[in-house]
Amino acid sequence: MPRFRIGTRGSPLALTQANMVRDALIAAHGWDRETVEIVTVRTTGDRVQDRALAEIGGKALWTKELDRALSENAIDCAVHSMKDVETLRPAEIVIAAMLPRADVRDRIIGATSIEALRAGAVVGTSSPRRAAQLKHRRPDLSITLFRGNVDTRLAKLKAGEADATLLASAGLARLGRHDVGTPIPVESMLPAPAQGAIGIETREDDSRARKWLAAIDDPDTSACVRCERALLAALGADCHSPVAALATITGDLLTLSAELLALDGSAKVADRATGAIGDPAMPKRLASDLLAAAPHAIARLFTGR
Ligand SMILES: NCc1[nH]cc(CCC(=O)O)c1CC(=O)O
Repeated sequence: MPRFRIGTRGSPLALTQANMVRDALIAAHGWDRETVEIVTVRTTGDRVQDRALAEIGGKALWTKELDRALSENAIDCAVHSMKDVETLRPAEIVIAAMLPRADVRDRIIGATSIEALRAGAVVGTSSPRRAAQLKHRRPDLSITLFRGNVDTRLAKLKAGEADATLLASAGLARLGRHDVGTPIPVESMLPAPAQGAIGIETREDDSRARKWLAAIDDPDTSACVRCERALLAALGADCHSPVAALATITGDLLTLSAELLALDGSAKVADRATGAIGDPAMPKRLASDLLAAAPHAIARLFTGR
């Protein structure tokens, strides 16, 4: 019986996700519960709570410390919300598996829909994508910065710091908050790339861990999320960019829908493309089509790769 160490951040959501991975491994391999250990690692993103993440300089906020723990062999795998994982990863680390994707939608809390918000309402969010999408639909709204974990944000809303907030359905559901807010259809608000997906990374050279993790991989989730991340990479965007994207599979085909926004919501370009599952050219093509169609206020946010 192996001893397998799962590295995770210490937030309630992260710990829940790590436990989902533990349960999936135990079920897939018939391991005893005690053989899988959960190791908590504190990240920069956990420490810095008072500024917008984009302001701190963005990348690797949630992954750096877990990457180090992996390379020092202090853990055997690391569990992430794929939405928070930058597209450029160290060569010695691989995404070995993704669990079946949860509900990809955002939920609105404090109103029953974006339209139902009163004129001039204040919405709390720290997501440039959500802020831009809201302002695009409702230029009368004002945005206030909401950071912290799910419970902190709900407490801020309750304290009257905003009229409404938006949170990912997946995170709320994993925390047992199925009853909070109303889902927004993806046709009204396209989610963040990789939203709702839990990924597990391991060392590239750890063939044993890779094999164990491959057994809990959901191939459709992996294909869709890899395609959404390929679009981000091709745009030169990261999880702080005002980009939404969602891939879906029908039969043998994968359709990728995406939109880029100006930060203030004053402009938006949207497009979609269809290709074979795993076709690396399709998301690149969609990225260049989007950039070609984008007005300056949008194009200047992206470097394109
Ligand atoms: N950036 C924070 C973050 N990262 C992943 C989730 C939710 C879970 C998921 O999308 O898989 C959240 C919270 C939120 O956006 O409401």
